[in-house]
Amino acid sequence: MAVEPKIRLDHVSKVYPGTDTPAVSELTLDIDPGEILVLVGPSGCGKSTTLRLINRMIEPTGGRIYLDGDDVTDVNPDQLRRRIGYVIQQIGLFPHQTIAENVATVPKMLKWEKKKISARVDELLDMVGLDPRVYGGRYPKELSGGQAQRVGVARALGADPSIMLMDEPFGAIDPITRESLQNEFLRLQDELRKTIVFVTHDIDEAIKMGDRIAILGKQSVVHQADTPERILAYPVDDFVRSFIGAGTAMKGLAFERVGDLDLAPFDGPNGNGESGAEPTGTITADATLYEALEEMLRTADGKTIVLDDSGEPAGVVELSHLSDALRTAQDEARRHYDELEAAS
Ligand SMILES: Nc1ncnc2c1ncn2[C@@H]1O[C@H](COP(=O)(O)OP(=O)(O)OP(=O)(O)O)[C@@H](O)[C@H]1O
Repeated sequence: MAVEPKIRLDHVSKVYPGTDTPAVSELTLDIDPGEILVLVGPSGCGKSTTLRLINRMIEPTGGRIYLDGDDVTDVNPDQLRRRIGYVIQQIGLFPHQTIAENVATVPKMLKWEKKKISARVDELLDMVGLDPRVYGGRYPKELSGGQAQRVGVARALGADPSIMLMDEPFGAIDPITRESLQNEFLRLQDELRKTIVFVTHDIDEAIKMGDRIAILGKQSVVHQADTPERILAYPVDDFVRSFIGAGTAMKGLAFERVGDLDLAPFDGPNGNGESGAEPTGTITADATLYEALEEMLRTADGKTIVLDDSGEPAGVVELSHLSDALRTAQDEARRHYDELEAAS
């Protein structure tokens, strides 16, 4: 039996006052419990508007919004927002409040006891990797961009909402800090299993963060909503193809691990008795096929040795493994879309 979606957008539209063209037009999308659904699309396609419609910072001009099966389109927005955490790019921390006070915002609104609030603030700061004794008493201007962004995440998690809306949360951060924030957030999500709608215009971030990605065109028209693997293997139209850009096949290799392949045998350092017949590069079995390709290119070999846990050669991965894996992914995706079409 299919799970009930956590969030259901049913033909949701938004026409801003004083404009003729809808910012979002008849958007229909289901978001499952515990998944990260990434909205990705060109600037101005209505991603932020869609997030703000979900927590009713703005009112839809058409359609219905359901949470856990309940129509919340007309529910009091204040009540709704307690169930929903919201993180934005420019964090919006209150400058004259300490970090602890900032993180306490929602629990205070909910009139929790002081002791409970203070314990929760410590727990949240710990959760996002900031020592509450060091950072709790600081003010926002005394933090780096990456630290401030972590505080933004901690604040949004304040009352343990089951839904998080994240609008380019790591957008204004340098690439290295950004990558570590993404990794930390994915680790946190492994424990918390929130339902997350995550906006970005960066397809690589979408591929990394998304359980599913919805690729939106103008007015939030959904061109394709699916797993990153399927979107990379089988873009459904030219818009998606051009949006995901160059290197699609290579990106698809990041989803499979070398250890899952049926490896070619390793014949010894100089297989067939000829010097240099065996590859020189090595990778471990938990490496992705993307990393295997990288190693083949680095060593200018068409294959590379796979080492087991004790560092001994377990076999050899060859270029043909990579093309086979891509073909299998494409075949699976094509079959999936054929079945969907046949069912419709
Ligand atoms: N308050 C507003 N009043 C009128 N039009 C608005 C308002 N907010 C957004 N828009 C318009 O709605 C459309 C969608 O904007 P939105 O910010 O949702 O897009 P986006 O996909 O998030 O863009 P970006 O990636 O650039 O942040 C744009 O054409 C924008 O100009």
